[in-house]
Amino acid sequence: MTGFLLAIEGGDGAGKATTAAEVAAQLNAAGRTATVLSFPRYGATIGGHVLGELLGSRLPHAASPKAAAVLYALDRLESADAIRGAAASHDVVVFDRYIASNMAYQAAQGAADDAADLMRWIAALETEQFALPAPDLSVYLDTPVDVAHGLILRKRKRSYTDEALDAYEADGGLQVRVRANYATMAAGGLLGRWATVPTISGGLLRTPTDIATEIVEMIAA
Ligand SMILES: Nc1ncnc2c1ncn2[C@@H]1O[C@H](COP(=O)(O)OP(=O)(O)OP(=O)(O)O)[C@@H](O)[C@H]1O
Ligand SMILES: Cc1cn([C@H]2C[C@H](O)[C@@H](COP(=O)(O)O)O2)c(=O)[nH]c1=O
Repeated sequence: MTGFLLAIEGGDGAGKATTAAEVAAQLNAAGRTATVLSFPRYGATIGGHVLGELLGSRLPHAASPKAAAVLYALDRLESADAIRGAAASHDVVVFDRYIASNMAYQAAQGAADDAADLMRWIAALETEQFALPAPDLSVYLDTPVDVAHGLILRKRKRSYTDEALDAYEADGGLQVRVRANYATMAAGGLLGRWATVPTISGGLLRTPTDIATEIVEMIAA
């Protein structure tokens, strides 16, 4: 496995899919091969299918944050060949969400005092027990919750729900706790190297091109 593993992270509607696609496009245009893998892989794995049913509220809430974390990790375990294959055949693999999403979201579901332990438990589950590769760089897209909410409403219909907001997106308190967990991970270097990229400048949303250019510059040549 040789490719650089770049994870684009952030709350719901932060602009991750848009940024991941633009980063890959800029890298490809510059002559470096890049591909995007998005998690959850709703249509590709058993874990992804079950997660779509949960987020679409067609199944009851997962029994506990650890139970939900195992499902998200299972989606990646089932994707291990796809991850390794992409890394073997590209210079850069851009993840639209990766292991840190599990840490940020599931640690935001339980008691605040348990968050740090739960984040470490999930990192160990995915990188040690499931032997998934850690990212070389995780980029936290820092988009305020109110801006992100507006961007979610602009999204096209999703494969797993007919609702404008899925179960996690509809929970404003969860989104605030998720932001705090990302800030903790980025400050503490949990899971490896982090960079925080603000998506707002001078009160306005930066263009996807501008955001992606900043990220591409962080990847060593
Ligand atoms: N920098 C930007 N400027 C203008 N529009 C943007 C920008 N980033 C994202 N958008 C738009 O906002 C919407 C949500 O963006 P996107 O799907 O990339 O977010 P996301 O973080 O991947 O969302 P989710 O967490 O729900 O999967 C899309 O309609 C997209 O076109
Ligand atoms: C990969 C992953 C995702 N989540 C959460 C974050 C989102 O609210 C939903 C679905 O993601 P999408 O980008 O809106 O499709 O799932 C998580 O808790 N753990 C993960 O590993």
